[in-house]
Amino acid sequence: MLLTIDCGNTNTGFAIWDGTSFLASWRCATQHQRTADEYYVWLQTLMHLHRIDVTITDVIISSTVPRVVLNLRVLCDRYFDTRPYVVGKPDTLLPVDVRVDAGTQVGPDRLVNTVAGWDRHGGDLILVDFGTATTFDVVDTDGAYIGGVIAPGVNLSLEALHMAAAALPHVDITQPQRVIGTNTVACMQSGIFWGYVGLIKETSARIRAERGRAMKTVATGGLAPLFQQAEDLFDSYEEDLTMHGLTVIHRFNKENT
Ligand SMILES: Nc1ncnc2c1ncn2[C@@H]1O[C@H](COP(=O)(O)OP(=O)(O)OP(=O)(O)O)[C@@H](O)[C@H]1O
Ligand SMILES: CC(C)(CO)[C@@H](O)C(=O)NCCC(=O)O
Ligand SMILES: [K+]
Repeated sequence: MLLTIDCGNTNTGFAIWDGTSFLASWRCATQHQRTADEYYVWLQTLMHLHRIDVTITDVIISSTVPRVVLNLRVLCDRYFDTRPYVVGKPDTLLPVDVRVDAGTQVGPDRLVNTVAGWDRHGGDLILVDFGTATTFDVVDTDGAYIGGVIAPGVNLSLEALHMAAAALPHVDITQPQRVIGTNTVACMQSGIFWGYVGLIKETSARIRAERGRAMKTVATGGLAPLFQQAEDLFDSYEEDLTMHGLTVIHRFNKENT
């Protein structure tokens, strides 16, 4: 049984893949201090609660936070008696090319999304991931990752307003009924919500123009549906895009190494 681990800067997702479907998935806050023993107790408890009685034999990790990988490796070694595949490490192969400036370290989550998008849709894609950052990953006709866009994440932008301006409170993101806010919270929600709708539209349109071709847009990340309900911004929304990519990379490495 495969355990897929997706460490973002804010949250870490764990999922169990039986070769056909995900049996379960869980999330915790990303903390590099968390030990292998803590991960294991937490995972065991959740597996028991969900009556998932399986043996983990394989693990694949994508981590945008290098420091957390150490304890996840210890988890794999001590409790699952396996060496994990770590996306971005030289001994983990990718089924797609990466064509960026020499010396650039592409975020592993973006590479994983690229593989997932290529597997599900073929090439010429724009993948939009609403995480700590809002990223656009551009996928070439042959599935290669050829670059993209990194913008501040939605929650990060809201947090930054609150942190930097004494009179601005902490607010949650929702779709405002009106653009013109008549109180502070409504003004902030409008700025973030319609600002991001604009960011998504403009960035996607400019990527398409620069590429000079039709491209499918696939969105992932918890906040994508909120924007999609306001306007038709994406061709599809795939909550499990990154986890799916991890299963594809795992299979590719099993078959080719
Ligand atoms: N209406 C909402 N208002 C605020 N946050 C929301 C709302 N709906 C979903 N979210 C949040 O969106 C986030 C989506 O999770 P996702 O895995 O896409 O990104 P993340 O975990 O925050 O970032 P990263 O992967 O970089 O760690 C979650 O933190 C979830 O709580
Ligand atoms: C942009 C983030 C933070 C998004 O999770 C991550 O992919 C990352 O740390 N990337 C490294 C830089 C790059 O992708 O070009
Ligand atoms: K993510």
